[in-house]
Amino acid sequence: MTDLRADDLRTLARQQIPAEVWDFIEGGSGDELTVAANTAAFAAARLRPRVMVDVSAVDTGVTLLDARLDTPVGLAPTAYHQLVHPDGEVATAAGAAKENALFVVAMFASRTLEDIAAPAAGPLWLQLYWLRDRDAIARLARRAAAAGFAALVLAVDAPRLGRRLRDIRNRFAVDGRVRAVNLDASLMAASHDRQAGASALAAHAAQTFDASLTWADLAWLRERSPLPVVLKGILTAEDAAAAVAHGAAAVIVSNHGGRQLDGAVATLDALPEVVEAVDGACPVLVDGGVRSGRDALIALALGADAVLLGRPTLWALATGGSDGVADLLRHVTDDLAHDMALAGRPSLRDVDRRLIRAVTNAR
Ligand SMILES: Cc1cc2nc3c(=O)[nH]c(=O)nc-3n(C[C@H](O)[C@H](O)[C@H](O)COP(=O)(O)O)c2cc1C
Ligand SMILES: CC(C)CC(=O)C(=O)O
Repeated sequence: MTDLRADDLRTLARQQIPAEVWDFIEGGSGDELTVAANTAAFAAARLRPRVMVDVSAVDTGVTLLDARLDTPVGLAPTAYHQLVHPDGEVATAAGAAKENALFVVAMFASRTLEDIAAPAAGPLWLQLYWLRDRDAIARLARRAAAAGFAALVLAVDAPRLGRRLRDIRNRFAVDGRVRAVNLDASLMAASHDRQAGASALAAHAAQTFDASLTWADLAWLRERSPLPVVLKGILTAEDAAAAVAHGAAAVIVSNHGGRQLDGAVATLDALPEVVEAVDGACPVLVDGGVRSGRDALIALALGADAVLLGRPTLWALATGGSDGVADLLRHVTDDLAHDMALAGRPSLRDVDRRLIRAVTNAR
């Protein structure tokens, strides 16, 4: 299992995941232009390796919001892990803990926050959507702190759900045996109701997501939890500067894996302007199309402090449970360390923009 690349996991996972669940995971919005752009941006970057540097020891360790991690590669929030493995997020958390890696748990996790936190040695962050039911958010924010989560991650790119044509064509609804157990069943009912709309997920989001979220609302969340608030879904310098001004503890450069605004900029292309605007005021993470240690190295060179894996997490969980998740993280981290050595960069401090030849913005 250890030698499997993310693409191999994808092939294996596809063979065992039911077709409509596969489409839910794999799909993006609209023409899936942004899904393709995310991976194309990594493939287009070229590296400037240095030689005659002592790389006999390579260190991938990083500190993020006061937590020491063995790897800058973590797991992005993805909903409903029990769709692909009976143990769901408990297995994912165990896999991440084995590698001392960050796991961002989704608001729509299919296991309780308390069960997920139990085996985890690595830091957990909890992702939230801005729901009209503000009490539900406040309750989760409190529970997350009590369960030992280290940060809240507000997804700010989802005033409504992107138009995911695969889910619409499949009339996709989440299997009733898999539930977002951290929220009241009544709040989540539409997600399971094939009559709710062509995509039950879109119908559910239309009912429950609050599209009125603005910067002014962040204070409300920060007052309700002692945990730092991270913003996920930042793609421009303007929003990065606003995030810092409104006290974001970190930002995640993300286009939601190409599942929200189709045609949105590839995350790797957005990263430099966000890093420049943040100017060291808080950590910058990035997700979208990261599939290898080389991809991680490129993002880190362009100023990211860490990268997150979305779809590969689900491929690994589906095919190998907690060991599969640990193997994925170890493989990508080993791959990163290997490329750091060959690039003459023994620690993440040495990984900077000079490592990248040129990144074109027009693609
Ligand atoms: C199946 C699936 C479910 C997702 N669920 C959530 C979610 O509940 N909350 C969220 O903020 N992002 C969600 N995302 C987006 C991921 O956090 C992440 O931004 C994206 O998957 C990264 O791109 P990648 O899949 O190319 O690695 C989801 C993505 C996928 C593929
Ligand atoms: C259940 C969904 C709203 C989660 C998801 O598919 C996403 O955020 O992309």
